[in-house]
Amino acid sequence: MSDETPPRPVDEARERIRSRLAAGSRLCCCLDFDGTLAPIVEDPDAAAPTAENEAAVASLSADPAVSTAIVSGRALADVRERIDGPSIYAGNHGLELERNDSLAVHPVARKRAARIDEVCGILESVLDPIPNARIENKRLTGTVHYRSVPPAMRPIVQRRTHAVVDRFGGDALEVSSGKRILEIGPSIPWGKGNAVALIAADMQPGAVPIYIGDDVTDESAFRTVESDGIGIRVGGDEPSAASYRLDSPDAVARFLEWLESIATETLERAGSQASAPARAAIAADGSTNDYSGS
Ligand SMILES: O=P(O)(O)OC[C@H]1O[C@H](O[C@H]2O[C@H](CO)[C@@H](O)[C@H](O)[C@H]2O)[C@H](O)[C@@H](O)[C@@H]1O
Repeated sequence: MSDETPPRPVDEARERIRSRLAAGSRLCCCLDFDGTLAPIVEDPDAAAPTAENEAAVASLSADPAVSTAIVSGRALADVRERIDGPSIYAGNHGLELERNDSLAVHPVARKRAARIDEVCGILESVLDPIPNARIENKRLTGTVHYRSVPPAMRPIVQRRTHAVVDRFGGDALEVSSGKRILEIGPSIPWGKGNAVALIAADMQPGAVPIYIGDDVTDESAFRTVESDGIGIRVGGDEPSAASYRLDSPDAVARFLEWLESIATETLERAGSQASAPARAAIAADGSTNDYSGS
C-alpha cells in the first residue's frame, strides 16, 4: 500500500490528540480485541482482556462524551461475552454490527453462512489428522488456527484449507491471513473499515474517531479513520495505514487511561449524545436488519 509507512510512537501524537479533542464534540473510540485489549494466547477460547484494559474500557464507556466500539474478527456474540461496557460491537470483521440494541448483518454474508458451515465441517475432517489444528466456526466466517500446529505441518494446513475453499466455496468464499490463522469469509468488498465508517456516520459533527488494532484486517479501519481521526497499530514499526503505534496490550491500557483523562478535561459535555442518523446501515424497507447496498 502506498499510503503505508512505519507508524510513529504514540507519544508523538499526544498533543495532536489533545488539541483535536479540545476542538471536537465527542470521542469515538473503536477497539480491536485480540492482540489489542487481550494478549495473544495459544488457545483462542482462553483469550481475555487484561484487567487494566477491562477497567479502561469500562471507564471510557461510562463517559457520556465518549462512544466506545469493539470491532473484532470474532463472532459478535463471542466478543461481547469477553468485554463488557461498549454500546457498539462489530463482529466477524464488520459483517455484523450491533448498536442501539439493533443487529445488522451483511446480507451477502448471511446468504453464504450455509456455505461457511459446510466448509468448516469439511475442514474438521480434512484437518483432523493434523495435531492441534483447530476450526473456529463463526457462522459468517470461519477461522483455521495453526498457532499450536508443529511448524513443519503448517504448510499442509495452508494447502488443505485453500484446496477445500477452492473446491467447495468456489467464487463465493475466499481465504485471507491473520496471526497464525487462515480466515475464510465471503468474497465481498466489506471489512472492518466499512463497519467503522457506519459507526462514525452515527456520531454528531465534530466527533473524533480513534481506532486501535494489531492485525491486517485492522488496516482498512485505519484508512477509514485517518482522514478525520487517528489510527494506532499495536506492535512493531512495520508499515501501516495507522500513523501511530503502541507496543502491546499493556501499553494500550495506559493509553486508554490517558485518553479518558484528556476526554474528561477537554470535551464539551453538553449535547454529547450521538445524533446523526446512520447512513446506509439498514436495508431500504427498514425491516430486514441487513446492510444496504451490498
Ligand atoms: O479482530 P480481532 O478481535 O483481533 O480477532 C482476530 C482473530 O483473533 C483470534 O485469533 C487470534 O487470537 C487468538 C487468541 O489469542 C490466537 O490463538 C490466534 O492465533 C490469533 O490469530 C480469534 O480466534 C479469531 O476468530 C479472530 O478472527
